[in-house]
Amino acid sequence: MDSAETTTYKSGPPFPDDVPTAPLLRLSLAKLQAKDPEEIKRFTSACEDLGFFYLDLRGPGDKILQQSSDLFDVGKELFDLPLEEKKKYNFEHLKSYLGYKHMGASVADKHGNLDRNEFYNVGKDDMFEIGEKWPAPGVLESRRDLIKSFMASAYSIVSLVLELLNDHLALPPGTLQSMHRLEGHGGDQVRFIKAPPQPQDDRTIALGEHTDFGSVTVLFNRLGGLQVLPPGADAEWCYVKPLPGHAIINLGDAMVKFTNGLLRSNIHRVVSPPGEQADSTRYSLVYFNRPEDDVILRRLQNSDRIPPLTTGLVEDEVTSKDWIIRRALGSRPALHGKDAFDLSKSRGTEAISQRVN
Ligand SMILES: O=C(O)CCC(=O)C(=O)O
Ligand SMILES: [Fe+2]
Repeated sequence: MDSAETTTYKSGPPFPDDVPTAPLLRLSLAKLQAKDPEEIKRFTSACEDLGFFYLDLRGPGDKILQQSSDLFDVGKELFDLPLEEKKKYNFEHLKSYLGYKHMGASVADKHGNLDRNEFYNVGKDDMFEIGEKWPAPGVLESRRDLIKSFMASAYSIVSLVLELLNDHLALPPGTLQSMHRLEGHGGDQVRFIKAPPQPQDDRTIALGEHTDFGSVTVLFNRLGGLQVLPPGADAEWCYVKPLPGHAIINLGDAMVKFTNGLLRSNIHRVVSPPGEQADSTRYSLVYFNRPEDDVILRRLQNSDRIPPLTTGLVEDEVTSKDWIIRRALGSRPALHGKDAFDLSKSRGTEAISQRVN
């Protein structure tokens, strides 16, 4: 068992023990790297059943733990900038989801409520100087090396996940990896998130329910608030308790498309942190890995393990790039007016995720 200090954060209010929590498996990076057969079995069931797991990074992942902690500090400094300054880095009018999104810029639920968090998205291609260089505030410009090395560390976790899934699916060696090259042009990004405490009498959704758009997400949380919806018709939202020394890993839409639903991209959302944590500002840090821009999101050939398509079904020819832009910007009223309130227009694989039929 883990010692007490690894089950809760030392500073700040505790995560309450009387709220429903999600049964995420706790996997070990060291064991997965060593290709421990039992751990790989647990990994594959986590990817097929819940699509979410904890990854214990202590030991081989000490570097990314330190980098993520340094980036939490950068995130605080970044969001402390005046709103007018941050708004200079909103590039949605250029059809880019990179840069700043202010609070309330997207539709969070079917009732038309708006989100309650700020984002700042930093592109991998920008940091690795293989894509457009976007203007950025000094706090980010001066930390490019840190952001880049965090991206490289997160990518190395992603590439282990891709390798293990490639093996599990018995795809020709390197199939998934070749669609997600660090040096390829793609939509991988870091996201800084800030959600301030919500008013006591009006605590609700900060980030609307969604599946992630890409392949593998590496998430660092300190406060509760993230919730997942387990599969099944009667499923109820459960909190994901943040664990020090661990990242939360989840799969996105691309993995569902590639495997015709064998792998699971779980629906999740962020609400006001539970219990005493509700009065604290919630920061989180994410690395999103996505297929390269030109990859078509459809069932992969060359695997006997991937279920066949329903007879007669012809899949759309959507590229990864178009899929992500539609999903990331589709719910922004400033861009799409009343269409942004029709969440079916920005939806991904949510219907499959529920596994109701
Ligand atoms: O802040 C979190 O814990 C989750 C954020 C998230 O789901 C996202 O940005 O896609
Ligand atoms: Fe997400």
